[in-house]
Amino acid sequence: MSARLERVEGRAPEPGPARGVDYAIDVQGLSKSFGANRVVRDLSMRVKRGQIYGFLGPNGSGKTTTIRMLCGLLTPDQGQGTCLGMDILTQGRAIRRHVGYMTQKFSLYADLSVRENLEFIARIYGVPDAEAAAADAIVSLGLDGRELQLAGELSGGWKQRLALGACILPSPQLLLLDEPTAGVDPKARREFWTQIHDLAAGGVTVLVSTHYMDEAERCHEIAYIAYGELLAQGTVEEVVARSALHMWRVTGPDPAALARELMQQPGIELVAPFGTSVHVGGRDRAALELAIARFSTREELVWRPDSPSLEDVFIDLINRSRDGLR
Ligand SMILES: Nc1ncnc2c1ncn2[C@@H]1O[C@H](COP(=O)(O)OP(=O)(O)OP(=O)(O)O)[C@@H](O)[C@H]1O
Repeated sequence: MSARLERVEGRAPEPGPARGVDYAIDVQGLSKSFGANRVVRDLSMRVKRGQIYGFLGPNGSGKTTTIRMLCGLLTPDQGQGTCLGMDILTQGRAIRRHVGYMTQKFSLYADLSVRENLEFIARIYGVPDAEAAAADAIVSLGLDGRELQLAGELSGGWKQRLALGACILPSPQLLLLDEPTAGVDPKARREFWTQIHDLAAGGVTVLVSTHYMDEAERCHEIAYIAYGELLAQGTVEEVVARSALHMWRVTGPDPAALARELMQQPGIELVAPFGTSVHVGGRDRAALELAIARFSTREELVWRPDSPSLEDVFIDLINRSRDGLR
């Protein structure tokens, strides 16, 4: 438990060229500090072309910094690699011509209409026939009926859809989406993700950072970063399977008090109340079952084996990573 997580729990990219696989992103050993603050540590990552790759991690873990290094907006202190086959250290400008980057901040003009914003972006990027391109984007993103509305008056979900429209106007090969659905309601998020899947089906690679577990599950592969270190990557199923977590669900009266009691037990590493039950887990199966056995005389409690969720796995990873840094 106290051992530092010293390796990525996933397929850490192997050095050297990968035969037969076309990677949109292929970087090795990226590190970045701001003053004394080491924000990204020895990060390696490969994203296949046409994939949707989820990038997860707590606030301040280095996701945005990594995204900015991938498109040459920030220079890493160490490491190298390619984005769309171009060198991230020397070809940032060329990379950005083929990348759509959606930042966390809405950066379109609030006092221009949907159509005006899209036509303006199309002209800036030299898209042939800007008016037609904007009209196409309006239809393909389902913005028709709203084209005359001011961008600043759109709801959060529609704003994000417009921002995505602006990103894809120049026909990028890679989309870097930094928490594109933060604060957006579930229906709008679902529609946004349908658009992302449509784009990927058309060959666009998407790297998307998110805090939402349901969105992680919609990605072809995910990576989890904490304290600047990549702790896990692979498909959701692979990441969960590698966690080696054993989980139980216990139902009974006063789950909050029960959760507090469970947290004190040796052998129990994860405790999370969910409605009327509590999710309980640990990596050492025997120690966990011994801890549970101590509750066997409590007839009001019903125990059932359970499977770890992606959230359980991430909480376990960050707990162990934090222990290692202490
Ligand atoms: N230009 C900068 N100068 C100094 N510190 C910075 C700069 N950019 C980021 N940081 C710091 O680097 C750390 C990582 O920030 P980053 O934005 O990469 O994290 P993040 O994982 O994207 O977080 P969030 O999920 O909150 O968006 C934070 O401590 C942040 O304050």
